Amino acid sequence: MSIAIPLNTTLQHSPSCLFPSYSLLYPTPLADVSVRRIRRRCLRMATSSVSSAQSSVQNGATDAVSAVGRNQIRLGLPSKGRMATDTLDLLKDCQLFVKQVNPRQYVAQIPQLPNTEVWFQRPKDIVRKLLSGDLDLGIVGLDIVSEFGQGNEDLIIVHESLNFGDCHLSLAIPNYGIFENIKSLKELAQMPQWTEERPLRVATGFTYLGPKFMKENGIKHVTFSTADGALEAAPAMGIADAILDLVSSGTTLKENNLKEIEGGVVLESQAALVASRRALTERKGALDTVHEILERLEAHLKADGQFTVVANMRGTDAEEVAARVKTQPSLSGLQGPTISPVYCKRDGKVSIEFYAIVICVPKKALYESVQQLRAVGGSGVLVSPLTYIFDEDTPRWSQLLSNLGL
Ligand SMILES: Nc1ncnc2c1ncn2[C@@H]1O[C@H](COP(=O)(O)OP(=O)(O)OP(=O)(O)O)[C@@H](O)[C@H]1O
Ligand SMILES: O=P(O)(O)OC[C@H]1O[C@H](OP(=O)(O)OP(=O)(O)O)[C@H](O)[C@@H]1O
Ligand SMILES: [Mg+2]
Repeated sequence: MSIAIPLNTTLQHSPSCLFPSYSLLYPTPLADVSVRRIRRRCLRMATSSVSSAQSSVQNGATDAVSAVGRNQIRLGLPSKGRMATDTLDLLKDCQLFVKQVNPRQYVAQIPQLPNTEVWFQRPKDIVRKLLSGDLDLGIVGLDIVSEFGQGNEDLIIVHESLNFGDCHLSLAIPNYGIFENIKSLKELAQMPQWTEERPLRVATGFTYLGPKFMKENGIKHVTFSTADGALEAAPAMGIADAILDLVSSGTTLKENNLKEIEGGVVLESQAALVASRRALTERKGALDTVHEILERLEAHLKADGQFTVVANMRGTDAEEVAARVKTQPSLSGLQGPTISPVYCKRDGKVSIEFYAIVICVPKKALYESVQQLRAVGGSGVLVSPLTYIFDEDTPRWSQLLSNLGL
């Protein structure tokens, strides 16, 4: 297997972090001469960054010097792209208001978290800076965490499903020509066309996950090229046979006559809250901050999928009403229904004829729940959105503590 990467693209990435990972994956077969030449250049660059301050190119901090001696906790948020606005909206929904003086200023504050600074960065730089110690927490897509984190144990995924930025990383091939009848990764791998001299050419921006996936799937004759965007054009341009890129609606693939194949999904992705293990264990206040952010996120995200439903029911007492409600599968709520007496005044006398039942219902099951309520005598059904559900504690918090050995 060889990995062909244009020199100019490679040099924009971190030479010191990109190539050692390939050599770890493929200790010997980096046969491609051009790759060896690029590697030598990268090594020279890395060396020159030590010897000459003027020509140094570094991928964030190379040591933890900048991480020492600051008291503020740093949260990295996407500076642009499709995740940027959704991230700010989610934080706003959690009552965390990011105060950015103007859109070109890359530092901001969250008044509700006075010990925390927000730094706006490109998603891949958020991951790099978490690893270098220049950021402590970040919100990015899981695809970027996997690609740029490369399994580094210092990265901890605190919340893996923030409910936006959903997409998957997938291998796609043309739906015409020699690929017309190919439907799976297995069939693609078995095509007689791919040889050592003429490998399957894959265009991807995921130059770590791509080769790793192919190796894990036993695909030997494959070569990779990279580009910064519009990868779907590569097969029609004759540059590649297949692409490995993010897919969400599938429109871009369809519009470029490409198709996904069975077994070709590398990973499912959505936005995640990520932290540096080192920061959580060593930086004062970081753990408290992540606890607060996590609690706010969980409370909001849990409530986001639910409605509060209130209905009146006739009954002799609360227990009898509860028993009737409990016969219906969708009416248990989060912890069983809350039932309270409704005090009515009739002929100058206060009496209880109705009971109010309050339950939380998943949004998807709303209509079904209303029908079940009516079936057991519910009337005057009121439905309102739920804003927060604060549980006693969050399972993710316990997981985090045990992950940190605390
Ligand atoms: N089509 C998509 N639908 C949903 N989420 C996506 C899609 N493409 C990417 N994402 C998610 O959004 C993140 C940011 O993608 P986006 O394309 O906005 O930024 P970028 O790739 O950093 O910028 P650029 O494409 O300009 O290089 C991705 O890492 C991924 O997690
Ligand atoms: O399945 P779809 O909904 O069509 O989305 C998939 C496309 O979205 C992303 O591209 P983006 O819009 O970021 O453009 P880019 O190629 O310039 O990065 C991704 O790289 C795909 O090309
Ligand atoms: Mg993009």
